[in-house]
Parts: sequence; structure tokens; C-alpha cells
Amino acid sequence: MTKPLILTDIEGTTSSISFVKDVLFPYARDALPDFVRDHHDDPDVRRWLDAVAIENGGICTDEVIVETLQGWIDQDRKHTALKALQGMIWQDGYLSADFVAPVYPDAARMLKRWHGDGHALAVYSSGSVAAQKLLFGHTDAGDFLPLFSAFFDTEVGHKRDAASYRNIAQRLDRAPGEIVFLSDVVEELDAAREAGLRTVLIDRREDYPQPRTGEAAHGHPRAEDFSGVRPDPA
Ligand SMILES: CSCCC(=O)C(=O)COP(=O)(O)O
Ligand SMILES: [Mg+2]
Repeated sequence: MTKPLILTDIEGTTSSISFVKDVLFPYARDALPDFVRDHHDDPDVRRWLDAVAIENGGICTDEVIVETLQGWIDQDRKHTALKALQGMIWQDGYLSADFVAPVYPDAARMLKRWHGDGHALAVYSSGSVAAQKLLFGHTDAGDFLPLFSAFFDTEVGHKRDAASYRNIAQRLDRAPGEIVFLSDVVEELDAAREAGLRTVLIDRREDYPQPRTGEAAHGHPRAEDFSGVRPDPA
């Protein structure tokens, strides 16, 4: 029988919210003005800057685009254009070793174990696929890229929409019930469950000081770290 595929979120699930909010976001925020100045004619950058301008009502100067993007970072908007540009900026940070990505030790251990046991592993994050690959290629526990067979970002749809999870199941050529989605965000798990995926709420004390039990867990199985996740049906 095919083993369930494990689909994991990143922020608040494999890695701390604080790494994303206190390290990655400020790095991108500070680097944005120079990055836009230096790359605004590069077609791979321009398409995303134009997407920001369109959302802003039309033609904008680079300064306005930068301010808009910095505002979106402050609001933690999961806009695909912002996420694509952040990924490009973080590349410099990883390659010049300004930071490495912390992965929770339980997540590192269980991802390796599940992979060794024959579970396929995939990622679904609001961060761009490029950013996901940078993160898992530069962790404090080594290179995790070989463990994953697929990566999904908001180009498949937003994480709170059930259609995104149907889309992912189709792309993975799996029945939705053969996929276990791990996330710290109950609204994402609700959407995944609506699409027929199995779900586990990752409820880490480091990220969520107040446990989300009972009604707060919306009926999703809950684990305080990856060692409490049971991917195989009982
Ligand atoms: C790929 S690392 C950066 C993560 C990020 O930008 C983000 O918004 C986190 O979203 P997630 O869906 O992983 O909670
Ligand atoms: Mg998350």
C-alpha cells in the first residue's frame, strides 16, 4: 500500500515564526530599495514589480513600489509578487551566509525518519518555491532538499482555499485522503480538510504560548511537535 504523503508548512511548523518575522522579513525590508534599483529592468523582477503597480492602481515609481512592498511586509501580506521578490533577496542572505535557516530538531529528525520509512515529503508555504528551496538547502541541520519530492507556493492558490489543496493532490497524483497536511494555522487546516486531506495542527509552545486545544483546534488532530504526528492511518 502507498504510504501517505506528508505535506508540510514552514513558518510555525518546521521552523520558528520568529526566524521568519525577525530575521527574514527585516532582511528583505532593508534590502528592497537597493534590490529594486539594481534589478528593475531584469524581466524576472519587472513582472513582479508590475504586478505590485497594477494592484496599486497602475503606473508607479520604483519608490512607491518599494514603499508598497515594505508596507505589505509589515502587514505580513502573503501576496505572490512580494513572496517572489523576497525569495530573490533572501538568496543573497543565504549565499553570503548572513543567516542559516533554523529547523526545529524534532522536525529535522522526523522528516528524515519519515523519508527513510518511505513517505514522500512535500512543502506548501506562502514563501515562494525558490525561497523554500533556499531555506531547506541552508538549514542549521544541513541540506534537507533531497528529502522533498515537491514544493508548492501560492501560485497553486492561497493556503486558506480548499481548491489549492485539490490542485496540489492532482499535481501529486494522489487521492486527497493519502495526504497528511501539517500546519500551525487552523484556517489552512480547515481548507485542507474540506478538500479531503488528513490534517495535523502543529501547536508549538515556542510559537504559540497559549495551547490551542478543544474548540481552538477546530477538531484537527493536534501535536506539540513532529514526534506526536502519526502519518500512518491507525
Ligand atoms: C519559505 S520561507 C519564508 C516563509 C514566508 O515568507 C511566509 O510567509 C511563511 O509562510 P508559511 O506559509 O510557511 O507559514
Ligand atoms: Mg505556518
